[in-house]
Amino acid sequence: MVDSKDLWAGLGSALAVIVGLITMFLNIVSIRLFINRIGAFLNPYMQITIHEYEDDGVERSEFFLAVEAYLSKYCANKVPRLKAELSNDKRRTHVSVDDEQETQDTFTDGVSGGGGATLQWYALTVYPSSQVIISRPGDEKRRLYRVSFHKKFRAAVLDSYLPNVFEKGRDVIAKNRQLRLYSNSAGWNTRGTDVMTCWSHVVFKHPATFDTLAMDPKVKEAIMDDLRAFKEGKDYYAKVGKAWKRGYLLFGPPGTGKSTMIAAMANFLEYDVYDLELTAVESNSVLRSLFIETTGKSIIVIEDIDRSVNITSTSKEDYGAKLTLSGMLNFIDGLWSACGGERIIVFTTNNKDKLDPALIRRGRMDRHIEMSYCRYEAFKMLANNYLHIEEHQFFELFGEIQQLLEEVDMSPADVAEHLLTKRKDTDACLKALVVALKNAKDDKDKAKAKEQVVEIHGETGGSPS
Ligand SMILES: Nc1ncnc2c1ncn2[C@@H]1O[C@H](COP(=O)(O)OP(=O)(O)OP(=O)(O)O)[C@@H](O)[C@H]1O
Ligand SMILES: [Mg+2]
Repeated sequence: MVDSKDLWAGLGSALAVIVGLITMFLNIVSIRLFINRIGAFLNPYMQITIHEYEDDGVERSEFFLAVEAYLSKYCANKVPRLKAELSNDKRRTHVSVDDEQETQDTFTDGVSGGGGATLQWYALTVYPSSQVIISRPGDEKRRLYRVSFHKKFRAAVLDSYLPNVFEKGRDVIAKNRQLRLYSNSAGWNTRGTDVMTCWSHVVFKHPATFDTLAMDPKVKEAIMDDLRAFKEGKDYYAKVGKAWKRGYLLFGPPGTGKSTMIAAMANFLEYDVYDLELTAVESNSVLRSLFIETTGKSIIVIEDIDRSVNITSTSKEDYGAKLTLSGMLNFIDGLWSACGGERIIVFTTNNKDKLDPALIRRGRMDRHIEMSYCRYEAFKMLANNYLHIEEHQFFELFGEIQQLLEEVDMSPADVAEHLLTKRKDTDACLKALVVALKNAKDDKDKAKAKEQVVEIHGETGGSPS
């Protein structure tokens, strides 16, 4: 039997050993910390690491992607090894700085005392230790960027350089990405019930540009200037305290290029398009949710606003219950400020006069653009686009067409149709157009004569057709 004295003595010495080990461990740790501190104190450089994934390990870090884009654009020419990958949609190649590569960058903004600061960027890949269980594809390695710089630039790097890298990187991403066309037509959720509040998207690939848009060149130039000023106007809008948005009302008869103009705007600005189908929006609150889901650098389009929804000032103002004029007006101005900005909203209509003036007053719809019937200037552009011909090559036919276009209202869509029908035979195309214009002119003359007869004989009403 063990003596209780011996037992206590044994326990005591065991405790002493444990305490001794703990003390030794703590000493080692504190020595390490101490050495690290000395090392850090003596090392004039510091590092910042940007990891590929957010803390949740699922979402890729926006900052990482911006750094990647920034380095690819501004520093890739300095590294000997690049990496090429296919984009998510497998349609484009995407080049970035390869793993274990090092590159330099310099900057002057915020650096005191003149001269610039030089920074060293490293692209690294870390592999988890073999004990870690890999549960998700992509977990087997993680990429990171590390930037190293002199400690004296700490404030300038944090306050000026890195925000600038983020901003520029995002611009590069925006430039490289494919434009999207979103629409809110009814979708279905997993329970099979109708979902009206979501956007679905496809790649936006419309060939229209301002070069191919046939309209008065001066008006076109003014619109392009306006869009340019808007895109570059971030500081201006912030300075004057206005939400960074702009409204355009495109009005004109069918086939005059309103939808084509929206596509040209999107391609010009490199903005996504949100095609808002108002007939699928049942209430103000749904409209609000849809709007909040839109992203910056986008054009929100409501086509045929007069026909989409019967919204007039007299609509019942039942907020959230149904779509009302006040809901629409909130949508256009009140909500903008809550959503970050850089959005353009475009309404199109064939009947401007039918719209409630409150909806389209300046400030809401900043610019009213009339898309009109095809006149000579627009025709010359269409002839050049479709047939690659100039005025001097078909002088006589052009002259005849010019005169007829002054007298007859024909939409650019109809003119384009005639230029397309006999594409291989330019002469035949132009002659077919002359015939069509003459027929339209005859019809117009006949209608006018009929009107005069009605006036002279004092008849009222039209035919009962
Ligand atoms: N101004 C134009 N310049 C170049 N092409 C045009 C122009 N207007 C119309 N078109 C041609 O006609 C077709 C129809 O034009 P678009 O759909 O833009 O007309 P719209 O004004 O939107 O008509 P709607 O009022 O019926 O919606 C286009 O595909 C385009 O090829
Ligand atoms: Mg249209």
